[in-house]
Amino acid sequence: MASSATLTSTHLPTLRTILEEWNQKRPATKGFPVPLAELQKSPPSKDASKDVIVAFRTRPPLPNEAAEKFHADPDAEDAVLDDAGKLAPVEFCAGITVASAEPGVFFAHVPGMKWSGPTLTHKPYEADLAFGPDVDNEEVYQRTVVANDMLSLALSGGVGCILAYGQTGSGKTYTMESVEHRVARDLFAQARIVGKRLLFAQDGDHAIAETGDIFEFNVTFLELLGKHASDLLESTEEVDASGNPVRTEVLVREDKVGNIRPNLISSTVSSSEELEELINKALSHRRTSSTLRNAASSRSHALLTITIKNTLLPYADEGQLILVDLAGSERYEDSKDHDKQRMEEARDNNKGLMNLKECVRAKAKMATEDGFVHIPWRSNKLTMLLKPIFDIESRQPSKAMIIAHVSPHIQDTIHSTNTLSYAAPFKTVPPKPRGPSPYDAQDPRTWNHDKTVEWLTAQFTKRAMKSRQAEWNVKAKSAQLAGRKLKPLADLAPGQLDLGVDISKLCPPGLTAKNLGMLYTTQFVQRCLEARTGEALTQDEVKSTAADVFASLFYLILTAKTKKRNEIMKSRKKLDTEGTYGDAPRDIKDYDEEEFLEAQIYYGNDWGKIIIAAQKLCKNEGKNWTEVYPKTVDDMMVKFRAHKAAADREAAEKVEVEE
Ligand SMILES: Nc1ncnc2c1ncn2[C@@H]1O[C@H](COP(=O)(O)OP(=O)(O)OP(=O)(O)O)[C@@H](O)[C@H]1O
Repeated sequence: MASSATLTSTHLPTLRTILEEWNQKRPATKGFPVPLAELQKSPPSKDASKDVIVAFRTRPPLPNEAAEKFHADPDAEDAVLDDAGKLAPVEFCAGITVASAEPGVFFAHVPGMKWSGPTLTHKPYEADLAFGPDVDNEEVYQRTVVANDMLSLALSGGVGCILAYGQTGSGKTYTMESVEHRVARDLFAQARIVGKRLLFAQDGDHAIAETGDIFEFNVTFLELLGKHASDLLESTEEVDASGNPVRTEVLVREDKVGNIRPNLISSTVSSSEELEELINKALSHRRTSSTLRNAASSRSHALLTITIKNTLLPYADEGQLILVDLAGSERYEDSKDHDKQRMEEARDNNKGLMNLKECVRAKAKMATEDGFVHIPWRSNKLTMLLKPIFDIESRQPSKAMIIAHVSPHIQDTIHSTNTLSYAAPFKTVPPKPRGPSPYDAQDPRTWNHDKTVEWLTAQFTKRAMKSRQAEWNVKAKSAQLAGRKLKPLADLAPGQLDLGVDISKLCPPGLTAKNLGMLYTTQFVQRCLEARTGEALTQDEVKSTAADVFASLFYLILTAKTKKRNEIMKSRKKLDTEGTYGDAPRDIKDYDEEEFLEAQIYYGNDWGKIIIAAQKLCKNEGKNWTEVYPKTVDDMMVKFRAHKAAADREAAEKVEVEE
């Protein structure tokens, strides 16, 4: 498995000639069907309803990049010498060609070797959009975020997520920072348009209607380096012995109601300038860490989350925009010379990226087929943080966009094919429309306001009756001790019993059980205290009754969730994920997950190819796949272990020589 870097440094002139010949014969690149100016007049695009959108992007080569990054082989037969007879510096040679912008098609030029000499294979990869080196950041933003209506989605209570994926140095940060700044530029203007529309529809307060300021925006910025999460908005002067800034470790875990809310600094912003300032602050912290920690930014995931609350509909789901600059994807080959800590980070990052791949692919499949796929978002911190787009029980509309970045150089083609084949399978057709969940008396998440009020009233009535009875019992007992007899408790007409809590205040119009279920117990108790009526219940009694009622609601929601999940699992066919390479053989027990992942990274594209080839052979020869599959994996693992052992030996010898 010769690397493309070795092949290209040895045979670059020959490869360049082959590429030029191919270029002359290929059809002209197809541009975007709708020019940018027209698109800006009439967004969103026809595919705005897709759940997962894939875009490819490649950047221009940077000045002197090829000469500085790659080195020619002086012993190669076709090595180029300059006039002075010295080895000429390496010049740029394209590894990627854009065949079509929309639908997107990239050709990756993969160098190979035959007995007759070097070869180039031109592999096509498809996406929804493909951006070549001449497309600038504004156009990328317009054709991705704007054309797919991501801002409106978040402003209407949905979740929009944009992920930048790719090899280190391929341009992820360049794209994501530009998206972040443009979101800051446009979000508030867009919010005002939506706000004014809503206010006029509701005939609301005129003063606010003038400005349309009905949204509250909160911003968090998290960095995930290996397994460690920290807050990029936390300013710190403190540095450790190695000069690394010391930041508080942030816990990423699911709380009892199933939310993932890391304890981050959450800043409220109300203008483009304020959001821009926060973004700049977080990015400067990330850059400082990067300088101090040897390019830590390329090894860490950065997640900017903007949470949007509609103050006109305080109980509606909060919208979210999640912008993710993912860590650079590394192949095993590239990370094997790192120290232990870097190796671990690379392994954790790759695990996160692999898991992200499984989740996005499962989401794309769920959106287009009538089936059920388990989305393993709980398996990793990165995907846990992206729960809002992966939780199948959430009724919030969500959309994920992945922008896969590749280097323009032919020497990086092997990385590029890994990136493109990672992202290309996410491309989907538009999903079927989803309606609201049908009413289910046992599932509070489906109750409307009236049903919620009815249930709350019944709950508080039950408890008020009990407490009235208990009070009477005490009085009756003391009366009995005094030799008297107490009058039996009189029946009360409906509405006569003081529940201790004003239900219409606890649950004002618009609020449903689903909204209440999203509160923490303390928040629910607080609401009940605020809705307390007279002296029927003491403060402590309200507190304990409220906690009791909330526990009942929570229990009902949990039971309904479990039931629903089981129903989905039973009623829908399990979608066939065979043939999609890289799935961990959960039935193969001998390999631990880490080693297995390392092997997949080492094989890259070939992993999938070998499995698919074995599948075909198995079908043709009528063999049993459950036997052939483990054998195929075993063979690959044997080769991988041999390769690793040789690499370790080589590394040990190197250390000995250096010593
Ligand atoms: N489309 C582009 N046009 C011009 N320059 C670009 C483009 N994309 C990236 N660059 C430049 O390429 C270099 C590498 O880009 P960038 O830092 O964004 O890569 P990255 O994938 O985020 O790397 P890392 O994973 O190491 O953080 C930067 O100097 C950046 O300015």
